[in-house]
Amino acid sequence: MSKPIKLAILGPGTVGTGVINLINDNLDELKRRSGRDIIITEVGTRRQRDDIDASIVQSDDLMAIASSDNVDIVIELIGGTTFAKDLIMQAIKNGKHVVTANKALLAEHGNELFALAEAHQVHVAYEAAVAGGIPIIKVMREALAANKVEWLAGIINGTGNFIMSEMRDKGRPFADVLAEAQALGYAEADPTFDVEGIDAAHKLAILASIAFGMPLQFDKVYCEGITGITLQDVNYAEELGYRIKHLGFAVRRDSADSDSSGIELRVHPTLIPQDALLANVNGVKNAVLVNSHPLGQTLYCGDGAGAGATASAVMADVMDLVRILGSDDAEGNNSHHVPHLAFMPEQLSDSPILRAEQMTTGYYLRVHAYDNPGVLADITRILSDAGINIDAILQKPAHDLGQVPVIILTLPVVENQMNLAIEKIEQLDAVTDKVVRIRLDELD
Ligand SMILES: NC(=O)C1=CN([C@@H]2O[C@H](COP(=O)(O)OP(=O)(O)OC[C@H]3O[C@@H](n4cnc5c(N)ncnc54)[C@H](O)[C@@H]3O)[C@@H](O)[C@H]2O)C=CC1
Ligand SMILES: N[C@@H](CC=O)C(=O)O
Ligand code: NA
Repeated sequence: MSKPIKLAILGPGTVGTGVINLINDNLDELKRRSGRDIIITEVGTRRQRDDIDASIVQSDDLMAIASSDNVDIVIELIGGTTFAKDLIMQAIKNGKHVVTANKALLAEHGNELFALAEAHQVHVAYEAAVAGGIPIIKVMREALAANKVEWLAGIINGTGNFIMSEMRDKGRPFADVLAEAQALGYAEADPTFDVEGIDAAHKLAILASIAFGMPLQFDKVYCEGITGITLQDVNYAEELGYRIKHLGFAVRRDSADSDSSGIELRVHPTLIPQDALLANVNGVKNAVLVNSHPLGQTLYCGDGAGAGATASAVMADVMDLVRILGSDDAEGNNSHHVPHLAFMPEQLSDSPILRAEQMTTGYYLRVHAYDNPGVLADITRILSDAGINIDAILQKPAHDLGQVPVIILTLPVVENQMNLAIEKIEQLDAVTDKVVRIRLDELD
């Protein structure tokens, strides 16, 4: 009988406790699937927990656990990008495989950590880092391994989707829903990561790397969050047959014009058609739509945050590693394992990442103007002079001050062109406020 696989859990918080519970609940399933006993030997925690089995060693010396002889796989669940990085490096240098849910750390330091892991013949597994319980890393790296990814679009922050769904469907205030997301264990330790789009940008950087085979480049992701979205825009969008979702996009642009060839990496609120499947993914659910050749569009959906969903992804990685540890290959040799970033490390591409001004999307514009004769004609003339095609216009009745909100939907346009047109619209005497713009995508 093979020896048991010994796990260390660093940080028994929402996800760590979820992992402990999952192992207790599904112990037989894990053993029947892996052929090994899987046991937690050590837990790294700031304070002793009396709800953890007495056979498990609890310690506040997480560095010692990361190199303990009594551990085969280190599961890092403390979060953050400093101490967590030191712990993972310590584990790698001591020949331990690592499982982490830490997208912030991977997005910022993944290139270095994966290189170190390769040098030490161990693996850093990270299914839980993107879209919680959805097995999207496995899908992208393994199931789609024969495809060329053209683009992907995803709802990849559960907290943000939960907030926007509750606000739209129940009219609940932003702050109340965020507090509930925190109580449910969905939000990051610093929830501005969720609502300002940073968490989604971390995840998008990871998804884009494994989609296109390029190093992690979090610093080049264009990032907007959900804090600027008003109920007014949500309602106008619905009137026009669209829904606003916070989405991450990774898009390959191949064009004869080298200035607009490259990869778009962006997260932002987006109008999408109400009948698109992604538009109907609500609450804490995430979904990733991948368009690849020759497969076409495939959609992956499930809970993107929370203890159970995230623990499922953590343990899926553990099960993969258990199989490596049990293979005929030398124990711990990962040379036949799927590459960290899905492509062979020496084959990663240096495709340029496009700057925001070079990116192409449709737009929703809300212009506030005095209802003077000719103002609508002036606005549409500026757009058409800039080569921007209008798809729909909605003019609302004037409110108290005699101003009319004019809503315009455009076909895709390079952002730089749109910036120039908006500048001109804002200079019109009749236009009273800054133009509100939200990107729009038909997802086709
Ligand atoms: N909560 C969720 O739904 C998801 C979380 N994640 C990621 O999983 C990781 C953990 O998240 P949560 O469990 O939600 O966080 P949490 O805040 O509930 O748990 C973190 C645990 O680590 C402990 N900890 C933090 N720093 C420590 C230190 N220096 N020494 C000892 N213990 C320390 C905390 O006391 C706490 O018990 C983060 O990287 C997060 O981004 C990923 C996917 C989903
Ligand atoms: N805070 C994150 C947790 C999962 O990654 C989210 O809400 O999606
Ligand atoms: Na996942």
